[in-house]
Amino acid sequence: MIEFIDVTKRYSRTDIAVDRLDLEIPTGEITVLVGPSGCGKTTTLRMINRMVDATEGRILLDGVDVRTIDPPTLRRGIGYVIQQAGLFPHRTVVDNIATVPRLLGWDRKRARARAMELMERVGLDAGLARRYPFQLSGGQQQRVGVARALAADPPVLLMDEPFSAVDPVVRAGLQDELLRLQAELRKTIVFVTHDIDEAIKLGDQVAVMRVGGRLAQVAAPSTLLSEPADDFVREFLGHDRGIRRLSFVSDEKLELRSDLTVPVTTPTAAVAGTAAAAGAEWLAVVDEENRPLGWVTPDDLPADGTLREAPLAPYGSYVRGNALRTALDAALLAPSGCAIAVDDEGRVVGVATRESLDEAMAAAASAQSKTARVTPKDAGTGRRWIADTAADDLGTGDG
Ligand SMILES: Nc1ncnc2c1ncn2[C@@H]1O[C@H](COP(=O)(O)OP(=O)(O)OP(=O)(O)O)[C@@H](O)[C@H]1O
Repeated sequence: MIEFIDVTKRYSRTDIAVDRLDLEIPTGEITVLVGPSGCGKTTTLRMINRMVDATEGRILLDGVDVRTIDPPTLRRGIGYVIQQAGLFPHRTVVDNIATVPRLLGWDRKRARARAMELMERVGLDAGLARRYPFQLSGGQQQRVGVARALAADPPVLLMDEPFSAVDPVVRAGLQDELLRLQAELRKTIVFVTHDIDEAIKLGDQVAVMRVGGRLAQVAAPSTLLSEPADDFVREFLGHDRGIRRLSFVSDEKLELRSDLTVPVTTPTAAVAGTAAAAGAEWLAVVDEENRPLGWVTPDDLPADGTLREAPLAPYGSYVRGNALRTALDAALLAPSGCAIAVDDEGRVVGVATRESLDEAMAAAASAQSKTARVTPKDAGTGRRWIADTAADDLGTGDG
């Protein structure tokens, strides 16, 4: 565990970067430091590996004051990843990754073998090993940066805005990859970002800092969203707070209807009858294997033929057994406002209507004022936490 005890950093007499910080960073978890520009996130991070020394207070690493450990020894156990990867431009990818093992005295062959193993781990093609950093995409460079930081297998990893220089799609991929890696490696990770969505996605706990280097709140993401400590945190979390919270609410209680699907082999003339029987404006068309194809409404259908020839409207699907948020996102893609629930094989298990989504969201909202307790769930997928509170409220909690 890393522990900040009443830590202050002043760069000058008047310039307080971090102000009396008390923070516990648990072993094997991801702690995210988030906050507006200049609030002291990077300074906090750098005090851990002594790139910056605290002015007052103590930082303990497994109970030992970091100031009693000389920086090179300290940094051997602490990987460091920065924005734009900070790779050595004149070294190949494999040699960049092998840097720390080589410094630790490993022979070239062993260090390179380790580097190749890590390339695979972080999702880099072995064919890139002989390239130079400038011959890689931004996302690939970040992966090299992560691999390099992991090369000596340090128990602690400090990551300073590591994904902020890449586009949102690549960034989401890197975040997923980090969560996948972390499920395997269980490092103690301290991650700095100014992006609240990134913080909520990655953090086991999130520390929100405000300008002046003050800690505003530290909590699990679901607690942060359900119980922001004050107006600053509430504002920082933004207006989408309610929607974000749904990432932590199970879809278990979301009711699905089984009478809103229609096989693609159905004659168009029969669709109006099926829709009327279901009391629905839209029906979800499925193929012979019960996979979704799109939505159809009886209006504007050709009189002859089957649904195979009919124009279908776009649909969104989500995998049953995930967060309510995934169902809501799926519903937003369809003109029907309904989400198609599928199993792991992509086969339709039912349809969540707008009404059932509304009900489930209202139930989640009423759980808002209760104390959120979180338990790990499904560590490998990146959607790891579910609020027991919300589940309790929906009558599905087990505790
Ligand atoms: N070497 C330095 N000398 C003097 N002041 C510094 C130094 N480094 C940082 N500061 C100041 O300390 C405060 C905190 O900076 P820090 O870089 O830790 O913030 P940050 O939250 O990481 O910001 P950003 O998100 O913009 O990177 C800022 O006011 C900054 O100007």
